Amino acid sequence: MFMTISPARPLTLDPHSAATLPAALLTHPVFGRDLRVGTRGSPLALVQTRSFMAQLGEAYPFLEIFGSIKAQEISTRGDRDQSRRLAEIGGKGLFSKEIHEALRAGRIDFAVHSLKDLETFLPDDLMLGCTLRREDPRDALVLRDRGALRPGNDPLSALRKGAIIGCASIRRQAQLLARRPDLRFCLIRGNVQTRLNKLEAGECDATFLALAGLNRLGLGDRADVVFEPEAMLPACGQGIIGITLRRADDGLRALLPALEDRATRHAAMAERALLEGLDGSCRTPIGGYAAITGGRLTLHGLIASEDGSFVLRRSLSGAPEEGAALGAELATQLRRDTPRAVFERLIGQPGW
Ligand SMILES: NCc1[nH]cc(CCC(=O)O)c1CC(=O)O
Repeated sequence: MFMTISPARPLTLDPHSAATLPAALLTHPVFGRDLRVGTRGSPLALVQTRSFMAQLGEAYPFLEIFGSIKAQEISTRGDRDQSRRLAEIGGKGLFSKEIHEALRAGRIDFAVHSLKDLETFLPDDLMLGCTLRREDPRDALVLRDRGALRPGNDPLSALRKGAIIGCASIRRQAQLLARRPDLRFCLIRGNVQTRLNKLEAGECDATFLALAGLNRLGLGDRADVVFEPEAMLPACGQGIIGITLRRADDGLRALLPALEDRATRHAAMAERALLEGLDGSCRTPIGGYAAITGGRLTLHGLIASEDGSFVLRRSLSGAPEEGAALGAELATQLRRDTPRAVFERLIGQPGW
């Protein structure tokens, strides 16, 4: 099919002399194309995009030798509106709408997303082309006063009574309140560094961040307490980078399987099917996390009320390839086991 050239080989080719190039390369559908990779402009988004570009360039050196791969920053509504919770701004595709418009218009060829920010239903002419290997999916607590850390089994023991948690996620808030109803919350949004700055400035006592984001930014040592999924179920897709592209672009689509991490793909399919099945808006605290151990995929799901007074957890296991079916089934179980009155309040729509 497609040529992958070992790193040493391109050096023996003269890029100006087509005659010395293998025919398979010359007829490759993306030979000589200048590829644009769309991304949000936050430092984390740019690190993620560079990682994708590096993996693409490594798998297909000819792309950079006979063409180019460049990043294209695109600002989204989610980036511009920093004063409200995502749950309040509402709407799907808050971090991807403008990027997907650029993709459809051909201004970019790939788009790089944090999968947890990517809506479950993509426009028909676009698709999720691949998922890169997952970073650590866990949530982490960053404390203003590291001295408050006490050894012990309760990860929340570092938080004094009535501590103020800077947090924009109703999923994290609900799970925390379920265990510590005394905690108070203030809204801090913005990129990871902005949040850390606000913490240092004293706007709150602690903040929750995805460990994946901290690690990718080289800030992993700022994580004071890391929560196992049993203690804090991550968001569906947390820690996963997903690449979208035009469905009709066969040449580019064919490049992506080489970058795909299969275990990550299976987990992503399970978690996204769960989210889709729950049909939650970002106003509903929902968690979902799948992991493969011993050849079996186990999917954990959670639905809660914002104040933590209701938290329901369920898990299912099956073959990794059946992730999507497991996700749909787990969604059905969570729906079924959520009291109707609670559900109508959560989702704001009857018919569950
Ligand atoms: N909603 C913001 C967002 N989207 C992805 C990440 C982190 C990276 C990831 O989960 O892959 C973050 C920041 C955070 O939640 O701390």
